[in-house]
Amino acid sequence: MIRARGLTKTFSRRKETVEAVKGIDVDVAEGELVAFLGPNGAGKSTTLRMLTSLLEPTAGEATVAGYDVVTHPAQVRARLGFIGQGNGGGFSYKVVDELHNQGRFYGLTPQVYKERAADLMAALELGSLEKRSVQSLSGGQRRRLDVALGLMNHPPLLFLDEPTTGLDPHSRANLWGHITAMRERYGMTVVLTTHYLDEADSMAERVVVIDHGEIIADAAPHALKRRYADDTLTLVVATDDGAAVRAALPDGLGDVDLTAHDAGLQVRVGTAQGADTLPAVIEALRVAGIPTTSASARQASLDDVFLNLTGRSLREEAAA
Ligand SMILES: Nc1ncnc2c1ncn2[C@@H]1O[C@H](COP(=O)(O)OP(=O)(O)OP(=O)(O)O)[C@@H](O)[C@H]1O
Repeated sequence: MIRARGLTKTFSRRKETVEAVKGIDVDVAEGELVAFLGPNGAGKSTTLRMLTSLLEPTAGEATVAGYDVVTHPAQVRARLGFIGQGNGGGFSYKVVDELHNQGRFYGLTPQVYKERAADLMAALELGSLEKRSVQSLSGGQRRRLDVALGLMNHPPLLFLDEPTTGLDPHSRANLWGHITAMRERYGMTVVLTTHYLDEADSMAERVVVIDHGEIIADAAPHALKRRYADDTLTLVVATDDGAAVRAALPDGLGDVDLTAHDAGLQVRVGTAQGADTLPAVIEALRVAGIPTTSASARQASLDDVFLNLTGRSLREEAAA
């Protein structure tokens, strides 16, 4: 559905040059749900704008839905829905008029656009709001309208630029429910950008991590975590004998860090074997005569992945 090679965008403003996207290669197959994850300014929006033919690449090439984005922008645009940051709704228009206008824009007949608008308003829980003006909608309702607008031409490919930014957790979950349902209903390929780690982790089948205009990792969330980050086991054991603890732990468990604790020692292990090895670790210590007084396991997160790849925490950057 998407094939990009060496896609590059350099912005030049006065004497300043910004290499926003530095030659990325990416393929997206039909039906995939892919999230571009990265901090502010990483180049996510610029990539999306090139793939949607809104911005001409400085170098490289991209084919989207079978058409070159530079030589056939109209064909590309006819096959995709794009929901950008902020929203394009005319503020004083009614919800239903916005959708009808969008249908006209795509050259649909009145019968078709009215049917689609009614269908999408029902599916996205906008039916009771159809006569409301866009400016009177809440943030979550407005984003649902944006999704409806993006789907009026029944695109095989939907791009969403930070669809949930600024929404509260309930509205985010609600919007995701709708995006997932729309995807199942229309069998769309979905490409989105986000800087919410938990969202990329739980919703995307594939995460493309982008930093400083380059793709630094590209895989399913669980595969990224397995490859680039360890789960952490933390135990407190009732002994001061660090050598005995190390000897008792299963071979190849991972890096062990011991610190003094009121009750004995605190044992921290970064393990590639997974958080679910904790019971076996406690049992191995028990067999060696070392009682465990407390234990916890923490699964690696996509933030650990980002931290290990870049030395920076995406969570802290997003909060900054
Ligand atoms: N029109 C422009 N002119 C000059 N620089 C630009 C322009 N558009 C983007 N940039 C710069 O390109 C870089 C990448 O920006 P981009 O918007 O693609 O990042 P992003 O990953 O989408 O970030 P965000 O999460 O904040 O939207 C940034 O340094 C940005 O300032």
